[in-house]
Amino acid sequence: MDGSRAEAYKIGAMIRIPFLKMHGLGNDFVIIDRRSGPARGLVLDDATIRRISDRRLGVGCDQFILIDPTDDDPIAAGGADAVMRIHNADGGEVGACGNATRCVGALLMDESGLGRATIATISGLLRASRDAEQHEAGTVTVDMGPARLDWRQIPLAAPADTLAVEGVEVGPLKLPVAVNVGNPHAVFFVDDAEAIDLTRWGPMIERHPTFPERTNVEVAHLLGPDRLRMRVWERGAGITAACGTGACATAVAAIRRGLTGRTVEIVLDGGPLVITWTEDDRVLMSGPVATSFEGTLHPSLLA
Ligand SMILES: N[C@@H](CCC[C@H](N)C(=O)O)C(=O)O
Repeated sequence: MDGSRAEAYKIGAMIRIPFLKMHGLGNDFVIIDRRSGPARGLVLDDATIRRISDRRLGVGCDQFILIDPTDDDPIAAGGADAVMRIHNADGGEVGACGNATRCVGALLMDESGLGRATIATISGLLRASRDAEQHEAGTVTVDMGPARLDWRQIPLAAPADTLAVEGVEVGPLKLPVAVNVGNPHAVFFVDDAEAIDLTRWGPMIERHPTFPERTNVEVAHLLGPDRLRMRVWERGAGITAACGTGACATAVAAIRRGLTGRTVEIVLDGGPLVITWTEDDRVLMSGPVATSFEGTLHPSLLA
């Protein structure tokens, strides 16, 4: 047993570590709050996170979320209410998760009683907000920051036009729009997103050599004016019911291609998100948050 695993087990065997299970449109998370209480100081390696995230062995989730204190954390510089660290179900740490940002934003706003919260992530500070009407409806808006559109920012392996990336041709999918909203996305516009076999093509695009950090994969078609249907294959998690950053990337891609106006409804398997890409380059995402249950981790998951 390596050091961090032994430490996690020691803590977990003595004290049950509490977690919260939340979701945004069915994209679900195990959330552990390390700011205080039994989880403070808990160290978890990628293998442990993978085990907890496994739906057969552990609690099960698409993403594993840690809420950390801001004290002395360089990523919280500039002023944040908490730090959020995001891991995919495969254990790897990633830069963004739109649905989890709404969930953590709601938790922080519940705590403070205010209508806004600032969350530090490795990709930057994100601002969550809700007015009284949204509070009542259980929805939150997050400013996901600017859309990164240069090939180096995606990143791509070589210079390319991110509006139609040449050389990515897998089955029926080609010429994706590449967008980074804190994490990389390849958005394919197709005639019928329902007809695309994402289980087959998704993993091949996720690991295509064009994307050195791998990529999330979206397929989308227009449903009507400013309304798109989108399905997703998530890097490190596979098909999920919704992907907030995927919806942001798809909206930005559609706007860049001239398919829609600047506010777009994206209909995912789990339901709709509303995305606005402002003239001053902020990507705003609004949608629901929900808590499923609270629990404690069984010590065997930390062993
Ligand atoms: N479900 C998320 C995105 C999670 C991270 C993604 N799979 C990645 O690897 O970048 C969302 O709601 O944005």
